[in-house]
Amino acid sequence: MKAAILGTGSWATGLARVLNDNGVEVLMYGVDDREIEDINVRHCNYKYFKNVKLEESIRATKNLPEVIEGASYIIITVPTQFVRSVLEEVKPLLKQKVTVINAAKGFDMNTNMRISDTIRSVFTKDEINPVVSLIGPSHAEEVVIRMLTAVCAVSLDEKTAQDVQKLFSNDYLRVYTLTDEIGAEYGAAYKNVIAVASGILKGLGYGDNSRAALITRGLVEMTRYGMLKGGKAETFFGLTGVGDLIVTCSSEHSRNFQAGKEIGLSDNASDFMAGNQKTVEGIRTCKVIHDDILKNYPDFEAPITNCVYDVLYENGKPSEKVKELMNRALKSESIKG
Ligand SMILES: NC(=O)C1=CN([C@@H]2O[C@H](COP(=O)(O)OP(=O)(O)OC[C@H]3O[C@@H](n4cnc5c(N)ncnc54)[C@H](OP(=O)(O)O)[C@@H]3O)[C@@H](O)[C@H]2O)C=CC1
Ligand SMILES: O=C(CO)COP(=O)(O)O
Repeated sequence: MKAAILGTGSWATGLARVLNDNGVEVLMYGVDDREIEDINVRHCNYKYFKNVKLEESIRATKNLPEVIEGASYIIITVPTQFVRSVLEEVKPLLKQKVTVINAAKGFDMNTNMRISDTIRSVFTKDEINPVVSLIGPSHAEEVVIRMLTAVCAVSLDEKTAQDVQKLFSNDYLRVYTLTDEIGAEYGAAYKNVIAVASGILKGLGYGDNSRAALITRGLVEMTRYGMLKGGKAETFFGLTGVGDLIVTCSSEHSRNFQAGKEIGLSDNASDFMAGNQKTVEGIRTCKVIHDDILKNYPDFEAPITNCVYDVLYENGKPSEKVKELMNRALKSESIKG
């Protein structure tokens, strides 16, 4: 059985190793010569993992037709801004029905769709099986060294979710199934915005109490928003919701957290925004959610997202925004707001 992995970055490499460990033939598709050469010749991916030796059977190439040829599964591990364009390149290459598995977290660059919707908009029902998202608290840095991790295979179709659950599960990766695609995908996207806020608090010098408050109130905010979009409340209390929120808000591995920390340290986002080269999905996700609320749900309160937006896009000073958040009108903790 063969899996095509789109991307040669950190999550692509983490999932390639999982599948390789599970006896699946993996071939990665990349655009970066250095990453491809590292994987094929030096059997590492030095840019992302300084001390991880990969198996020789994990291979990468720039040749997309070779990657897609004979693959039963196509795994999306490129940042969300590139998902649609890569899938459009894949489409004419398909010779057999495949299962497309999304592992990216955020929204389509041009349409702001959830990524499962993007996949369904690119392919016909005859070309692909029901879409699956593989999401949950899973830093690639830990998965690639086989640290115990649990995620969800999310699909509107339970059977396909179970198939993907079996494909990825092993003694260090435990996969649960879930059918609430909307709740899972909004949770996985929203948590990146809260993770930027968590990094900002860290950069400003705040501690554990502040982070616990942020995670808790961030969970309320993302649950209320996700339910507005059609997600189920219980999903936000699972791996794709609070699970991913905790890991991303608390870990130095998180690029969203790291971005926020840098912004908090300088009490300003402009230098970071001008120079950032890393994959920080929370930056665009924040704008998508902020603009959606402004346009479609003007009475909806999203104080954390609004503050992160002001810092990233309106030159707001993080230290001032924190004061603003703390000095809002006092209220009940109720999730209903
Ligand atoms: N890293 C993690 O722990 C996890 C990440 N995710 C999600 O996975 C997605 C990918 O993130 P991540 O792996 O971290 O990102 P990285 O920045 O580590 O890697 C992205 C990779 O995609 C490559 N790429 C960019 N454009 C294209 C293209 N058009 N075709 C093929 N490859 C391309 C990049 O190449 P180049 O180097 O040349 O830019 C790079 O190799 C994100 O949505 C993220 O939220 C989800 C769970 C865990
Ligand atoms: O989604 C992730 C872990 O679950 C990775 O988070 P970052 O993109 O912030 O590194």
